[in-house]
Order: sequence, then structure tokens, then C-alpha cells
Amino acid sequence: MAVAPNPFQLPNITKFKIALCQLSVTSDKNQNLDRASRMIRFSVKQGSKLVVLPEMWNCPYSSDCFAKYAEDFDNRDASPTLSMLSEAACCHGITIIGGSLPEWDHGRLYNTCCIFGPDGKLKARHRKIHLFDIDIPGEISFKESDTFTAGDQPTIVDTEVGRIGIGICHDIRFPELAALYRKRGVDIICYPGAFNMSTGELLWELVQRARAIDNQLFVATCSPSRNSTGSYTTWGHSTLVGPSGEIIVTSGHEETTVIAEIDYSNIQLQRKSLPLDDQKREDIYKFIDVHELNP
Ligand SMILES: NC(=O)CC(=O)C(=O)O
Repeated sequence: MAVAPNPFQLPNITKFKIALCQLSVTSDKNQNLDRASRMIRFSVKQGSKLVVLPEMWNCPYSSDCFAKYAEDFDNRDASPTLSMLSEAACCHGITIIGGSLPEWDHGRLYNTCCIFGPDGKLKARHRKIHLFDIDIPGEISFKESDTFTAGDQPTIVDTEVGRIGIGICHDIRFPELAALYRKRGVDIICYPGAFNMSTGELLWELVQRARAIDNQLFVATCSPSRNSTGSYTTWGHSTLVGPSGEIIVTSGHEETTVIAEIDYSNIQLQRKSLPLDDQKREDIYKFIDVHELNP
């Protein structure tokens, strides 16, 4: 992982457009690739420099599909999805946060996000760190850990559009990861995600705004559109949140491309008016052992 200096420094580009491609995922991989490629093209026509795709966009979000749709990213001839992303990034000269995809690596399966730069090169890959295992009787039961291996690295990538931290869906529930990104000078955290109907309504907006406010940075999420025919119904509502927790733009649950402007000077403004970093009392809460409080 790249280690960055702590203080916030404005990147070369401070204002640009981001596109969140909330695409409709089908069981036909080629169709998903075509759709994504069209949405990327559309985003570029609207002036976007950073394009974000959803969690599991070339494959239905279903445990019995992950292995079937998985690709070996180190063998580009066997990875039509990575080839498409690389070509799109290069041909349009943009940065792509490639949502997430099932990845095969030495007999293991990962839920992985690939990041491409304007030269078409793969800049980084983030393997979902916190696997989504949930069991709410009568509502939802899902166990990613039955099929996936968890990643073990945070991912920070320096791009033409600033320093980006990556998380995948359930990773957003862990404030420690976002705090680490903040400490390493990240401007925006991108979370491709696929919250479901139960957790979506209750938490999706809340956790995004919480991560943005806690860390005074931008948070962008991108979900597949809702498809009620599969076994897992996604919530949708791809969103961009600003450094004071404000929702800059959000979508409904239908297929759509959401485009908005990011202005990084708002990070500085927010941190100047409310200097949380200076006010933090890590001397009090960082080093206290709970046993000292409750012997
Ligand atoms: N795909 C996920 O990680 C889903 C998730 O976190 C949720 O709450 O839904």
C-alpha cells in the first residue's frame, strides 16, 4: 500500500466530474460488459473524469454465480472484463474504479475492485476486506465467506483526480478503515456496493454520511440497479456525499448514470471551520485499555 504524507494537500486537479454508473446486472456477462461500456462512454460525453461502477456488475450477486463468472486477472487473455475496463480507461483518458468482480487467484476467489488510470494500466486492486455474512431471520441470510476469501490490505491509489481510498460495500461499516484512509491523506473514498432491501433502507445513506462526516472527505457509492427477479434484491441509490455529510447527488433504484461535480476545496473549507484533527484527544481514547476502566 502507498504510504502518503499526513497533511491534506490539494491535488493538481481540484474540480472535476464523477459518474456513478448504476447499471442493471443480468445473468448474461457479455450484455453486462456492453452495458457498462456504454455507460462509461455516456459518462465521458458528460465530461466525467472519474467513473465508478457497482459491486458485482458482470455477475449476479449470488453465491452460486461467483465462481462461474470469475476471471483470472493476471491472465488478461482470459479476462474480458479487465480488457474492457483497461481499453475504456485508455481510449477515454479517464480513471475508472471498476466496481467489483469475482476474481480467481491460485484457487481462491476474491471480491475485487480494479482501478485503471487514463493510460489503461491497472493501478491497484482492492480485495473486499470485510466479507458480508448476515443472518436476519425472516429477512435476509447471506454468507460471502462460504465462497470468498477476504482481502488483507487497505487500498490507497494516487490518480489524476486525487488520492482515492477503496472499500467494497460491507467495508463501509468499519470506520477504522475510513479513518486510516483519512490519516493517509485520501480525498475521496469510493465504495462500490450492493446493499439489500433490509439494510439499504435502514443504513445505506446513514453509513455513507457517517464516513464522510467523521473524516471530512468525499464518499462515493455505486450500486447495481434494483432487480427483483434474482435471489438478492439490491437497494440501488448510488450517492455522492460531501465532506460535511451533505448529499450532493443520489439516485433512485432504476438503471441510471449519476453525474456530479466534486470540488476538493470543500474539504479544506470544512476542516478549517471544524478542525476535528486538532480537536482530537487521542491521548484520552487511543491508549486506554478497557480493563483499566472496568477492572
Ligand atoms: N454486499 C454487501 O456487502 C452488502 C451489505 O453490506 C449490506 O448491508 O447489504
